Amino acid sequence: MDATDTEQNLLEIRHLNKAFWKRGRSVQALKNITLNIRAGECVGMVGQSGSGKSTLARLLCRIYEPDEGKVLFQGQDAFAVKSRDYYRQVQMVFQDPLASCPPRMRVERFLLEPFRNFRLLAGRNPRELARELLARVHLGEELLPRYPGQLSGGQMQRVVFARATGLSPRLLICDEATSALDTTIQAQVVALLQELRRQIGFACLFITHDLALAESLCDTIYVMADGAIAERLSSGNMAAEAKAPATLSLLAACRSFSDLGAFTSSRGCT
Ligand SMILES: Nc1ncnc2c1ncn2[C@@H]1O[C@H](COP(=O)(O)OP(=O)(O)OP(=O)(O)O)[C@@H](O)[C@H]1O
Repeated sequence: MDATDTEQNLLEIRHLNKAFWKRGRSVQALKNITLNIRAGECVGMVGQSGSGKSTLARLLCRIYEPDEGKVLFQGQDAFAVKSRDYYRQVQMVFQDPLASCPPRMRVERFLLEPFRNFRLLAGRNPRELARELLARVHLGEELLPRYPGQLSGGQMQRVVFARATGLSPRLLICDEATSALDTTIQAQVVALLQELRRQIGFACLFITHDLALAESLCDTIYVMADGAIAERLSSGNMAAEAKAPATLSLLAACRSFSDLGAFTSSRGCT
């Protein structure tokens, strides 16, 4: 990553709207969402259940198309870029690692699949590459012949991170990627994500309902409420900036005093 990259917007989201039909009526899942993600930046998207976070993630993964608005990736319409080129640079990690991998696919094949799809295995020793990918997420080669169901949730999510970052994407979208893990394992996976970001330099959109987690990880945090951005906060300065009711109610739900330190105590969160 060069210095000019960090100045640029990698992703520009402009006035995105998306509605669904639900039980005979239209639900506006995204309302006029506008934000930027710079190269290498970690942006948090926080909000209560139903606020529209996953709809945004799915839209950025091109699972949905917007009703209105634009997404520019490296200055180009993200929905017009060939999907192959897009997924070479934008990768995703979802909440359930087991859902990411077919149950009868061994870890080795799962890890190497992107390299096969993009024909990047020529002249390489696949076993050696799979070992390297696992080592990057601090797992041993004994997992290579196993099926997903033979790994713990934390191990499997590490494997998913190894695969998603194997081709050095420019943007990683994490939708509640650590939410299904218990607290200790979650902390380890978050530390791993930070390590991978340092090594590879990708930008990250980290979607979570956990404000404390977002603060520990992200440079900038957007709080979503009812499909819209309620406010934008700078990590490290949230105490001074937080005003929106949606942010305050997320704080009220925070797990413990120590999670947000001075911030929570200044807000009287118990
Ligand atoms: N495929 C769909 N069909 C109909 N309605 C949908 C669909 N996907 C999302 N919605 C609705 O859009 C709104 C936003 O949902 P979304 O899943 O994006 O929220 P969220 O913040 O990710 O919630 P959670 O944290 O519970 O996943 C909700 O009212 C939801 O019911």
